Amino acid sequence: MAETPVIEVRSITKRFKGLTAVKDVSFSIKKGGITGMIGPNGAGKSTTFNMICGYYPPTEGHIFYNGVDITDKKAHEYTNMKIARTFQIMKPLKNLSVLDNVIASCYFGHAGAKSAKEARERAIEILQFTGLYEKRHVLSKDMGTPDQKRLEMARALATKPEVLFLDENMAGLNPAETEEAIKLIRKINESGVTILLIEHIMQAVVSLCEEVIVLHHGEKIAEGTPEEVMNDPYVMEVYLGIKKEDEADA
Ligand SMILES: Nc1ncnc2c1ncn2[C@@H]1O[C@H](COP(=O)(O)OP(=O)(O)OP(=O)(O)O)[C@@H](O)[C@H]1O
Repeated sequence: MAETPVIEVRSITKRFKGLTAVKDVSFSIKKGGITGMIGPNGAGKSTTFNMICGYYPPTEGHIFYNGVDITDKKAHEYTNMKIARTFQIMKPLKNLSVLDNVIASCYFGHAGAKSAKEARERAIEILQFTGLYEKRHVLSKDMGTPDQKRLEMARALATKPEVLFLDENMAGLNPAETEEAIKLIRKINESGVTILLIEHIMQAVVSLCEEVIVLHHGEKIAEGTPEEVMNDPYVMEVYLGIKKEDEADA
């Protein structure tokens, strides 16, 4: 019998008044893998993500976590369920040091620290893991984008998640910084964390993901390995702007 997926999304739809942002989308996420979600601007990626993360309920449909219906769970209940997320617009505690930011997160979730000593020790471990240890005394507001993105991941990891949702974690990074981010995401996954990421940077999606879901105008138009979806004629047309006949003409 097939293993129960960590996350299963069944026919979710989200309507904002007259606008259908996501329409009848279904997919599942395998335990231990890295799944990517791609699509042009306005395709419905963030809306789908926000529904899976409990930020708003689907208008229709259901979301299951390890086989249990979590459709009605709220975002604040997620860390207790071993699910963490990062935000496209980063949300560090700006006037706190990197270390204190991570210490604060160590108190949340199913494994919330029971003492200041435990929180500090765990935070230091995570800073070493994420490569931020040398910058532990820097105020988070004084760091550049790559380190702020790294801090987002460190804060999420402080809650000891089983599943991590990454929302455009590589936006604004140069190619070298992107490579570093890819390495860190792979390392997090190898430590046993299942990952779902929204990403515009194809290099990252191809390099990291075993499965890719493609959205367009709120609908799922393809899913499969990066190679399969990149070679899907509809994906090439709507997402990459390449038509098969253009290729033939070239
Ligand atoms: N809270 C909201 N109220 C009304 N409309 C919304 C809301 N959130 C998203 N939308 C609309 O839903 C559609 C899908 O938006 P969404 O942000 O999910 O797309 P996206 O694929 O994440 O785009 P991007 O890559 O630009 O972040 C868009 O037309 C957007 O304007």
